[in-house]
Amino acid sequence: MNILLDSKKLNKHYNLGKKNRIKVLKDVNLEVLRGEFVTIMGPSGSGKSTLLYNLSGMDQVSSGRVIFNGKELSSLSEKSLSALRLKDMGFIFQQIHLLNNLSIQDNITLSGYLCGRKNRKDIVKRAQMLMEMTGIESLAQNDITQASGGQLQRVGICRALINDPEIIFGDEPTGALDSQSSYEIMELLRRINHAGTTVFLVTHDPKVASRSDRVLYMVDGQVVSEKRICRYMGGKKEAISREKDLSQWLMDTQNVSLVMEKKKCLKTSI
Ligand SMILES: Nc1ncnc2c1ncn2[C@@H]1O[C@H](COP(=O)(O)OP(=O)(O)OP(=O)(O)O)[C@@H](O)[C@H]1O
Repeated sequence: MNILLDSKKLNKHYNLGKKNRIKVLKDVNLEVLRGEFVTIMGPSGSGKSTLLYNLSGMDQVSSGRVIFNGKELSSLSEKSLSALRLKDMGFIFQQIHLLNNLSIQDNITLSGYLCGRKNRKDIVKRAQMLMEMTGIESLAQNDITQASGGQLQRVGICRALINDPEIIFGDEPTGALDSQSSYEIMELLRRINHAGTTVFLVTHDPKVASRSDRVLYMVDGQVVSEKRICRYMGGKKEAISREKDLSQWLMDTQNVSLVMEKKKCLKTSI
């Protein structure tokens, strides 16, 4: 399996006034393989969403490189970057941001029309296939106000997949769902991943992370640890950790990060 996405010495800072610069990402190096399912965890404010925005070209890096499918994102014009995001990347968020005045089907097909890769008939056909796969085909002509949170998240997944992207980025896609809906959405994402789409998710939920191939843990703008759950054997994924191992690793990693935080607080208060 080859590398689909990688970052080299990725830094991101925000200037909050003349002498107030906050460093959110610090020299992040990571590689995501084609077909991999990666989740990223860490305390609130550690930089997970910022990392996702910078890896997907939704935000601009302050320094360092992000290479997607052999292209360095910062070398692309705004137009080429938008086209790449539309065609090769899909996005799902906790807040789904659907258009109120369009039906569920039209919300899904809209990005297909904007992309222009397929004709109208094929886009509708693909939307119908995706709605069937996600179990919302009976809602196609409904208004989005007539769907539950879990159903709307499925609409979001169909919309993200309409242009058959290389990768799906998700920022807490199950964050607002009950545990049953969250489980179903993860099952769906796993099926999509098994069919070949790479998935990169931010999550706070260890259950969600336990269903990925590899979990990264961020503290204070850096990836400090990672846990591999599956490995590749003869072109197939094989589980090498159990949920119990992941819980233990998470506890250890959280303890280490708490010690790091305490040391930092001590340093700044001296
Ligand atoms: N546009 C911005 N301007 C200034 N600071 C920002 C901006 N976006 C994020 N930050 C800061 O960057 C830090 C990391 O934010 P980020 O949202 O990436 O964290 P996170 O790990 O995803 O947190 P959470 O789990 O709570 O969503 C925070 O301190 C946040 O306040």
